[in-house]
Amino acid sequence: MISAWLCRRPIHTRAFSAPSTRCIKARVFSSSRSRYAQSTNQTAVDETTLQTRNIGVIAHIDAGKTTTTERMLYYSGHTRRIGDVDDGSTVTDFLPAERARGITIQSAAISFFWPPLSPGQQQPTLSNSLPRSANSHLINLIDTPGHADFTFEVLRSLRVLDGAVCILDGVAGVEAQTEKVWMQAANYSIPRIVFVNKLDRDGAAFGRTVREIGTRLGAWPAVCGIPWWNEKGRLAGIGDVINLKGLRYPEGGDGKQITLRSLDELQAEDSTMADELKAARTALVELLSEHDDQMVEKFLDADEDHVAISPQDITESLRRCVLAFPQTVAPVFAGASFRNIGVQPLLDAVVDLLPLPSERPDSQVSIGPSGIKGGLSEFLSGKMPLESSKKPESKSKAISKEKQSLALKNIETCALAFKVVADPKRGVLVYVRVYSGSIQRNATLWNTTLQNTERAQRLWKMYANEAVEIESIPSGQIGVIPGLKFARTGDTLISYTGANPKNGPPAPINSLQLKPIDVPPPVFFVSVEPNSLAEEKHIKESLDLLLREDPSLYVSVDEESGQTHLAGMGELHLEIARDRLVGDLKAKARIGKIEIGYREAISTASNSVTEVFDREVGGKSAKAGCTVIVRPSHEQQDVSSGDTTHKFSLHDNNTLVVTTPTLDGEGQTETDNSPPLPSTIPLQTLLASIQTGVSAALARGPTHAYPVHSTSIHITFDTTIDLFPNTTAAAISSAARVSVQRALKESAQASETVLMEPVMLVTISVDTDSLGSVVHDLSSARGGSVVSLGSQEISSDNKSSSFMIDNIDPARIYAPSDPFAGGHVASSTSAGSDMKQVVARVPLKEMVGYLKHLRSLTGGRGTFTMVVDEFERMSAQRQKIVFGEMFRGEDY
Ligand SMILES: Nc1nc2c(ncn2[C@@H]2O[C@H](COP(=O)(O)OP(=O)(O)OP(=O)(O)O)[C@@H](O)[C@H]2O)c(=O)[nH]1
Repeated sequence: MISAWLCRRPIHTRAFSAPSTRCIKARVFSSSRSRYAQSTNQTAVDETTLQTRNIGVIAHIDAGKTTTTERMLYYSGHTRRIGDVDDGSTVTDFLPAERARGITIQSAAISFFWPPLSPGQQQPTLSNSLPRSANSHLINLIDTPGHADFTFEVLRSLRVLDGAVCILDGVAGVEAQTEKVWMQAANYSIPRIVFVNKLDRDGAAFGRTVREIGTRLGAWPAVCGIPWWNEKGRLAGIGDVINLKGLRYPEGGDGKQITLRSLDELQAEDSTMADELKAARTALVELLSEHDDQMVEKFLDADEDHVAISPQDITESLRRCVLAFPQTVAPVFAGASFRNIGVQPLLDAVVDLLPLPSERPDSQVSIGPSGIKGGLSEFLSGKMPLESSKKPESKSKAISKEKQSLALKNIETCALAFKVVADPKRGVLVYVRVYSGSIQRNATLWNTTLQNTERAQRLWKMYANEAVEIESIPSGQIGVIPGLKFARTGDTLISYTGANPKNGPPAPINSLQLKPIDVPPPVFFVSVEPNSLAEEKHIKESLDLLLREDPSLYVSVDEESGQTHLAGMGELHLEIARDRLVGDLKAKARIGKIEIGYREAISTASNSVTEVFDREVGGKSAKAGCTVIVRPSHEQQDVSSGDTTHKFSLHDNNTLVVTTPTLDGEGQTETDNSPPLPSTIPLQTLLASIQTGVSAALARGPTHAYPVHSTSIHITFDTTIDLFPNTTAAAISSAARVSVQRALKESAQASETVLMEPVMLVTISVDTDSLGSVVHDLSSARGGSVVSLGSQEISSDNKSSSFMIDNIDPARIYAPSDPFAGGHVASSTSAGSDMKQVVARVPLKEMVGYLKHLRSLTGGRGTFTMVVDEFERMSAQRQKIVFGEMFRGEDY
């Protein structure tokens, strides 16, 4: 028996059985790998990024993400004992709510080295003949939540990842949420490695799961690790297909002591396993040859012997395929992290197969009021136009080419705040990913979303919940800025040489934004009421903090009732927010029951409504006016010629059109004799104030007090009649609010508003036996309509199937046979086979508490995910039923 991975070894050489002493010194970033730097899309590649992987762990809930992450931390030497999800001692699930529920809620960003650093030993010289995993790399890992309510957390993490490990439960196979996160990762073109976990459990079916990767995820499984079953059909180790070795893990061990078997040794000990390993190697080489010409050459050089190709050649070819075809080729590894089996080969694969930060496509950015889009590198190199090719917003604003390139040179850093966490001990922590340049300690950062400046007085690297002080966060790295007062999740931060802290960089650079994440509409809400007046301030601050952390939460204050509503994407989402608010942030508030967030839509256009707001604001008189018409969004609207229109898409399918005299960015009139805007209210400020006022008015519908949906608002701001000597931005905002409120009321008086309900697109995975009862329940009891009935019927002999995605023929997928399927030893359970997928549209109201019902219909095996499909107008009959139940307190 040898101690593997305690010390690095090139696994494909004899050195593995006589471990090399060439371990890694504390600092590993001095080596140069110029050939990778050549492919970079960033202006300057820090050496550090060459040995960094920013990866995430994605999966269906309970697949074992946190358990696997804990093993990664243990083997990397970051923890001395293995944390356990079930007794709440994990490093990554560190929020009390996470530990109490045993689930991951907030993505935890952790950094560690793989292979582990061994201080005092010589750093090996990098060589192209050794795998990358022979040298220590910094892994920035983000453990993401699996529950559908936290999809936004997953998206936010995906946004900053360069690669992902997708963990599958080897018993359940590919589950509904796995498909969802897999597709979301595909949308960001993120290369993925699959880890089939829980192979120690009864009913584990590696072969079936591998076939499902092809048929349900639409990727060719490149099987790199296969389970090594013992004579009782239990998982005893792993077959390493790349290195052609058997890895035997002693039962009950911590996974560090592994016995290695060469192919010959394996042949003598377990010929079935040896034959399977050769079959897997053959399949891997064939698959790679289909996508990589260099592999075809290697195959020919090896006299067409699949086994003779070197592990290094296989790894390099696999890497090329994963990077070039992230949607098509998915390396697959096997293990059981709870039993400490198979995690180190997975870590090697992260280093060997997933991309460097600089190997990722250029990050998408937008700039200027018209949102010109392009790549960050393109923008920084001056190749992206800074002004729309259409009519320029302002003739005076055109920047000369020279000025532009000078301005671009002054951009020192561009980073994304991808996560904000209010830590009870350390205060607010802002997690950032740097995309260009580097953030230095004490840097002045301009927030391009909030248009304000903050100083990064300290910088940290987080090792789960331990912080290490650092001097800078270079490009491609993830780090933490503690103590920022304003930055929110999703904000872009830039540092700019010579910028005035108050005004920031010059326009339009001051509006540069890394592509934001679309936030889905909230469908549940709770009321939040302070226990006493004295608590109001603290509650407001706490809600502000929650919103900084999680932009998928919404807070609105009902002006008439004075009640505050907190809205979110799911029941669990709001439960957790409530726990954070009351438990962690100690807000003394009464939180109402969770209710469905219906919407309200007008059915007829209002007349033109003109309001003049004329009141004291903050002790000073302020006056402004505007004219409004509201219409159902499908109705056309005319805009008078000669003026300029500014169009905005608002939440809930609402649109806003603002008509002004033709003004330049500074608020000067260009074409007619209308008075200009005062210098205190440039055009951007005018438009932002109107938008704020309109959004506040739309938060409460005129009849039922639900937010307004599918409505088009047209505001005319005429500087001749709406502007006064004492007009302020706040007065404009108030004028817009009251005029829209009045227009909505007038429309509702003329014709009743309609209630709209969220209708969900539900994807359910069930076994064939339960299919009939699930479909019947959906369509009769829940008023849903079935959109599709997909079959993932895979025969266990791998020969035939009725199902094909993206030209993946299941018969061509290599997958070893599973013990219960007759390959090794029969098992009593065969959970997971013959799963079907039902997609249906169902009103959210009918889906409340569905999981429990589904479990009872399917003997505990059914799973589902849902997303908002759309808000649908309710018939008068349905409206009556819903209100009736609400009145009797039966609504959720
Ligand atoms: N038998 C067995 N159980 C496992 C294995 N891996 C994880 N588990 C168990 O599965 C359950 C879920 O594991 P987690 O690691 O919390 O799963 P997760 O994917 O992080 O879950 P969420 O964070 O809630 O999405 C726990 O009870 C683990 O002990 C495994 O390899 N074998």
